[in-house]
Amino acid sequence: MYLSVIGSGYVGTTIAVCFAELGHDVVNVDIDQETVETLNGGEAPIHEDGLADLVAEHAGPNGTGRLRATTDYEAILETEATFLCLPTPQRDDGSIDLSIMRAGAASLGETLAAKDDRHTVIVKSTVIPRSTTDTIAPTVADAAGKTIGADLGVGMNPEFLREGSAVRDFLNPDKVVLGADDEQTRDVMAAVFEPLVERAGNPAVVETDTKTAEMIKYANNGFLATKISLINDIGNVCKEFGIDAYEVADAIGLDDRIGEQFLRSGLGWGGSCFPKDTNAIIAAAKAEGYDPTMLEAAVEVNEHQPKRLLELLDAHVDVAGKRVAVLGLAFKPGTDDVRNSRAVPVIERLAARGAEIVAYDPVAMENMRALDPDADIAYADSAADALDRANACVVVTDWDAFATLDEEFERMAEQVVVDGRRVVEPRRGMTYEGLTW
Ligand SMILES: NC(=O)c1ccc[n+]([C@@H]2O[C@H](COP(=O)([O-])OP(=O)(O)OC[C@H]3O[C@@H](n4cnc5c(N)ncnc54)[C@H](O)[C@@H]3O)[C@@H](O)[C@H]2O)c1
Ligand SMILES: O=c1ccn([C@@H]2O[C@H](COP(=O)(O)OP(=O)(O)O[C@H]3O[C@H](CO)[C@@H](O)[C@H](O)[C@H]3O)[C@@H](O)[C@H]2O)c(=O)[nH]1
Repeated sequence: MYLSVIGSGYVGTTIAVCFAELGHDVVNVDIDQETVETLNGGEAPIHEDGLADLVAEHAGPNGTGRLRATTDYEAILETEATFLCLPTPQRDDGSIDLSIMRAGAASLGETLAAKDDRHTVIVKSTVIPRSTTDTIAPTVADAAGKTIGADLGVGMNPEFLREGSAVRDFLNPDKVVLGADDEQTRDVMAAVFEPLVERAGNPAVVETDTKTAEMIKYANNGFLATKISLINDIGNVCKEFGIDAYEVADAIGLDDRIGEQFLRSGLGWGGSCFPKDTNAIIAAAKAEGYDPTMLEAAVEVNEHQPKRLLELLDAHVDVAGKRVAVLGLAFKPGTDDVRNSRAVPVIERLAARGAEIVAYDPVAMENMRALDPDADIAYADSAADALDRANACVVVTDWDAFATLDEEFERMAEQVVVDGRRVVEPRRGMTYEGLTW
């Protein structure tokens, strides 16, 4: 099939190149000229394991030609179906901001006005229930002068990939959710995903309506975020009793009903999804008149964890005027994404205490500098350089490289380490505090 993907960020780029890998022809449309040029040069615009190789294979001068990028929406006219992979950020009150989706949907509709054949639009972005039927579909249809159902199909297909393992996750899904409110749209969506389902060994395909598909995404993220907050709550209790929360988590994870994944307690969840999606579904539920107590508690516990980390640090060092090494800036290992990273509240709290902050991350320093160019952070060339002469170290991201640090700690003025991710190996001469162990 010939597909178009609007938005070439973490999701759009990943799905576009993976669809090319699965044999579809794909055109990626993005308003960012630099992103488009990077892709057409055969390079990945973001850091994601395995992505660069796939982009080089399918885009650029030496690629198969199955993937190209453009800033021109007209390219959509030749395609059968379009995925909308645009950001759905949160407003100040936590609710979803659909303005970028509306803008993209309007541009798509204006373009589709010139198309005679039926076109299928698939919402990939995470959107609050009823956004597809009440906002996105009518925006496309009005701009195109078309009728939904007859000459325009609009479906919803939530994405469950994780950053850091995006390509692997997309190509090996636990489930594929196809949300559509008419059979023709569902058939097109099924045809798009047929090669993926076949290659991935027939994962469950959940066929449902668009608003249920939208809710499945929030339920999935809300459940996982709450699971982490629950193990953090339990972990904080463990710490009070001098019990290792990881030993407890390993044991309870053996119960199939609990499961071993997402039981790593520590600094909590960050990233571009859990915080905004949890806030968005809470705001939407409240707007409908329901207070989602568990989800609100999950957010509260999550906000508390950086505070606890600093309290543990305070017990060992008064950091005012002292050099503090921050190891890790990315919201999780394997990505250069710093959106809503737990590094942000940790650094804010260190700065409020008057600490001299020296940070190191293997890939995310440039993004952190761009996120807050005025922040008083010195960036080190290596973890060892960050530790050099430091009076304390806080560990924010569980990069594997931090697990092998050893003699590097001897360069510290005082070997005080507060580990938010259980990654550092404690050594003789080190004062080591784990957040929940
Ligand atoms: N990042 C993830 O891991 C992940 C996983 C699942 C779902 N999601 C959801 O997917 C959606 C996209 O997230 P993302 O992380 O890929 O976003 P992103 O910010 O990485 O990428 C968005 C892209 O859209 C482009 N863009 C903005 N306006 C445009 C327009 N009018 N026309 C064309 N392009 C435009 C931007 O230039 C950017 O390249 C969000 O709803 C998010 O919640 C994200
Ligand atoms: O046991 C754990 C697992 C994760 N985290 C933290 O949780 C956050 C999110 O991690 P992860 O879920 O691995 O990455 P994301 O890329 O944010 O992926 C989540 O958000 C995506 C966007 O919606 C979804 O598609 C994915 O299914 C969902 O896992 C990170 O800060 C992790 O450090 C923990 O603290 N403990």
